[in-house]
Amino acid sequence: MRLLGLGAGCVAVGGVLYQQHAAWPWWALLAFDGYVWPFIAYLVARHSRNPIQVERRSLVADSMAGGMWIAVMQLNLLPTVLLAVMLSADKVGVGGWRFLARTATGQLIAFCVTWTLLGFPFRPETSTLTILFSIPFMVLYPMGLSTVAYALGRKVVRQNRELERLSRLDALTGLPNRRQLEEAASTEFSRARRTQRGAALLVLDIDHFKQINDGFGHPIGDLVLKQLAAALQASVRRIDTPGRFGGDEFGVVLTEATLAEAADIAQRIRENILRAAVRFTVSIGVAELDPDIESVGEWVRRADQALYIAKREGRNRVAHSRPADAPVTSATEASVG
Ligand SMILES: Nc1nc2c(ncn2[C@@H]2O[C@H](COP(=O)(O)OP(=O)(O)OP(=O)(O)O)[C@@H](O)[C@H]2O)c(=O)[nH]1
Repeated sequence: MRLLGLGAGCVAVGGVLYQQHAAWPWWALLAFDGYVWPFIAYLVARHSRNPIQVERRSLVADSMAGGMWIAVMQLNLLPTVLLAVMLSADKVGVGGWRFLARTATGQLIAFCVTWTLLGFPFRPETSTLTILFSIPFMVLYPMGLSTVAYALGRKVVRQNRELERLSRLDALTGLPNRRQLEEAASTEFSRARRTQRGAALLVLDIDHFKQINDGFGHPIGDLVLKQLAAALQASVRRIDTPGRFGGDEFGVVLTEATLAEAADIAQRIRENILRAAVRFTVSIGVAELDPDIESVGEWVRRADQALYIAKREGRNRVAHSRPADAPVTSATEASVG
């Protein structure tokens, strides 16, 4: 962007220098500013430990050079306004109005010093030739700035989407986290109520997980959590949502599932866990979405109560919740493994 801005800007300044029959040192300085300085600034920033700070300093230098050229052009109206506006627009884009205040101050100082040294020359008339020489700057730089702004905007949108996706995943297992699991349960609750088709919720907890952690160490505990996540993914259907509530507690939202289907899936989970490299077992609470359940919270509570029954009755089993007249009844499966 610097090469485009300064390069095109120097064409505009060159138009004025040409009409002033400027001496060669001015031309050399202009060529340096427009076509050599952008590469130096780029290389210095690239090899610096703090490229952002270096780049900000370079932007101040750009503005100061702009102030100097405005004085050299004897305030020729069109290129003066163009330089002042373009060198302000990109600063606001980079660092806001505060940064503009800093660069504009540098620009003003450079202008005042140069203008004083040159004896306050003032020839604001802009010839047709100067207008022609200013056209590349008027067209190319704003187009370049808008292209960069658009690309940055797209990047921010992409990064926000990625952050949003990551904020819904559990970092260790890659499964949906509590937030997404609860949202899935909520969506399924509404869908099942609307369509009158069934749904079920599984809540799983690893048995004596604390002992696994204490006995084999946290990394093995983490491995067990990942193996459980893999077993869940291998056991459920594509329409179901497995996730991690937190700690060693997981859940699965089962779409359009009867109690029998939910029990089958729970059984499959336990069988898949047996294939894991590290031996462990889980207790599972199953809650079908009965007509008397009035909220998602109540649905989750029912599954939790069933899980509690499974734990109480010896762990390594599945327990089902029952409708309101018999709140929770154990309906345990025979132990596997
Ligand atoms: N390795 C590992 N451990 C965790 C993580 N999150 C929670 N824990 C541990 O998980 C254990 C949870 O234990 P509890 O659920 O209280 O009890 P438990 O030993 O599983 O016993 P029961 O559930 O009654 O069978 C605690 O020791 C936590 O420190 C994790 O991300 N990684």
